[in-house]
Amino acid sequence: MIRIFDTEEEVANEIAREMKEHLFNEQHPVFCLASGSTPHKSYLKFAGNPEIHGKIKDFNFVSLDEWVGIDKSSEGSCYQMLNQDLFSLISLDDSQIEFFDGTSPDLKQECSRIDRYIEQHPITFSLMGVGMNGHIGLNEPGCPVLNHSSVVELSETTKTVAQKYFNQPTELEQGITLGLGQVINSKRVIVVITGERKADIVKEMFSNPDAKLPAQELFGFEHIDFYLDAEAAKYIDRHQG
Ligand SMILES: O=C1O[C@H](COP(=O)(O)O)[C@@H](O)[C@H](O)[C@H]1O
Repeated sequence: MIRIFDTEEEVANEIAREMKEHLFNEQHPVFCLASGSTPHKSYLKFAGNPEIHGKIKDFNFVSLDEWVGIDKSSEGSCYQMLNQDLFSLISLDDSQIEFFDGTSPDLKQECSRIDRYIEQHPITFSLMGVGMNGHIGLNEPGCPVLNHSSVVELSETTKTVAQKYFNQPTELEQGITLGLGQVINSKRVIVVITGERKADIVKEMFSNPDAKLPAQELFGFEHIDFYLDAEAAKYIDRHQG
């Protein structure tokens, strides 16, 4: 289902509400949450709700993606973005966080480690952003739907757009990411897209079924919803989906 909200604020309110509801209602909640600019407000709203704090001991987190070669302490690492927007605000203990190490000398082993964690702790709530080229996590256009993590070559678009996360020009070549199949297998998935800068890719996603965009692989599932604000949805028919 596609839900179009008037403002980004409304999208964030709804996501924060659903995250809270999930934390309270799910027996073993395992969250897989995207980093990046889009979910920033949702995390602040979730973390700012005093009601959740007694339940944070039940919150488990598994990583969606990370830049290969970038240390978790670096400003633009996926870990650091989430740490600033969420982990530190809810005082999540390290033992509750299973995150890709993009600096590992053995990235294959790193993929297996996260895959094993997910086999033992299935993801119950995924929140995905969509890249300017329609990527999900770091699964780039044309990628296969994998049920395991992998190391991928980044597209030129991703390398360029990602510079916004770093405070100095940063060479990025590869990413380590969950497979689309692992995201699809989550119990509940919300894909969030906001802002006018995403309007063109949103149009492509919903009007060109042959575009081979990773985000399109998430179409047609009962448990996967797309939440858009009016700016991102400006070229699509409000009544579709
Ligand atoms: O590179 C990435 O981009 C997407 C979208 O980022 P945003 O800054 O436009 O929200 C993000 O969801 C993904 O996790 C990340 O790897």
